[in-house]
Amino acid sequence: MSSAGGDGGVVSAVLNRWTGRPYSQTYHQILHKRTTLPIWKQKDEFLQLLNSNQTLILVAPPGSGKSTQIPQFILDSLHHDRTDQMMMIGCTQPRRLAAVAVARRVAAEMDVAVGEEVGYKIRYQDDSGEKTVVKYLTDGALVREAMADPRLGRYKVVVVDEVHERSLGTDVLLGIMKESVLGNRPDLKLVVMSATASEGERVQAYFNGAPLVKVREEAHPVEVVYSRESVGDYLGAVVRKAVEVHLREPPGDVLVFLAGEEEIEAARRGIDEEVRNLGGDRVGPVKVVALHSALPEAMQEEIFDPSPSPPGRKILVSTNIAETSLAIDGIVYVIDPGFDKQNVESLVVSRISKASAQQRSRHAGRTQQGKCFRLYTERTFNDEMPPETYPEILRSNLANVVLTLKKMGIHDLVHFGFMDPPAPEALARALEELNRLGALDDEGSLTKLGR
Ligand SMILES: Nc1ncnc2c1ncn2[C@@H]1O[C@H](COP(=O)(O)OP(=O)(O)OP(=O)(O)O)[C@@H](O)[C@H]1O
Repeated sequence: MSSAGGDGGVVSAVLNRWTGRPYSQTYHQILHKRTTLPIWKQKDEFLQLLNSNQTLILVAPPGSGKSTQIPQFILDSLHHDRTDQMMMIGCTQPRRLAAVAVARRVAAEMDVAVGEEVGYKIRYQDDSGEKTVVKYLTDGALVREAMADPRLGRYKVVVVDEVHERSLGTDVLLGIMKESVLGNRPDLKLVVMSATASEGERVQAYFNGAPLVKVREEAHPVEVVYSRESVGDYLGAVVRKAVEVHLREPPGDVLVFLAGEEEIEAARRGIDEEVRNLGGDRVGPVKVVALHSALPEAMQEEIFDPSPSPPGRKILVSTNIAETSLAIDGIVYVIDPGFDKQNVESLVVSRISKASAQQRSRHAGRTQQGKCFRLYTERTFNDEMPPETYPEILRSNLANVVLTLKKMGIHDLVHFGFMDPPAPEALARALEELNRLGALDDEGSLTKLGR
């Protein structure tokens, strides 16, 4: 790989390399903004290391440009010859919404249509095609592709993004890459990206000391304000705090974290109502924007709309997706009740980890000096919150994982090198269950039904 050519350079060619058409006005505007992202300063370092290593780890804080820029850096460094069999860069995301949102953004950055050179694939939707060279997909979608093609023959580079979330799909994918794909495909490269240094270093150890590039954080100080006593009704507290910030604090947008769709919609209504009761626009117009995976796509785009100018402000009420999967500009205040759902499908709400709380507060300091209001006490933070995110694989039913690995021809599951191996009892339970359902025979091989 060399970093010759490409349309992502600061000096861009007149014609779009992919469409052959002149670049649009928007393209140039976005390009200017892209080149100021922190990750651009380490582009050469990144590409040089990727050139000489099969696996590379990247640690970069949210908003530095990992998800949008890295696949484009790689693309620009490859010599694509249309007469060759085209090979793709695949970039995985734990969340469907993020896969779609990032694909759209990157298509706009490259001035191409979504589904053509830049596509995405999530569980029920495949918007990619023959021309696709950069494909964003959920980690689960790539695992399913690996079942059908264990060599991942369509890919030249696989980028596993948001690894710090330690989703089940990510852990299975990393296991498959390490134990099977990388050995069979010496020409395939793997880039693993994490927002936290601690997970980045764990992945580095897992991949036998692969080189790690750390993008320097350009953050402003964030003042963390704890509640003096613990709050019972955190939804009510969130609404009150959001309105209070709007009335009392200097300009800047607000990011509120809540655990799920219903809470988010309730908070949105609550904030709107309070602001109306206070006289609406007299206290400055407030645009409350919700962000959760059940929203129609058009509404998801609203989160990137410009904020009303001061004294107005935008209040974004989001699930954990805004913690590390989508970086939104202009946030100066963060309101964190300290809870999240255990996983997307789960109804159980539990305390987040300290690492998550720290990630959340960092959003307040991306644009300028900011403030994070934690709606719990400092004691709760110190005594009740676990230090790190607990990998999903250690709390999941493993039946699907077992089926996937068996389908790929991996039979010795007990010795399969997961980053955090699940307990042998959990594997045994999954094997028994699959046997009972008739998906595995008594020897542990896939039956027709299992396949
Ligand atoms: N849909 C969008 N509309 C406008 N700007 C966007 C959009 N998506 C990304 N950006 C801009 O690109 C920047 C980099 O986003 P990117 O997702 O690559 O960051 P990241 O380092 O991967 O963070 P994260 O892990 O949170 O996604 C953002 O800070 C934002 O300025």
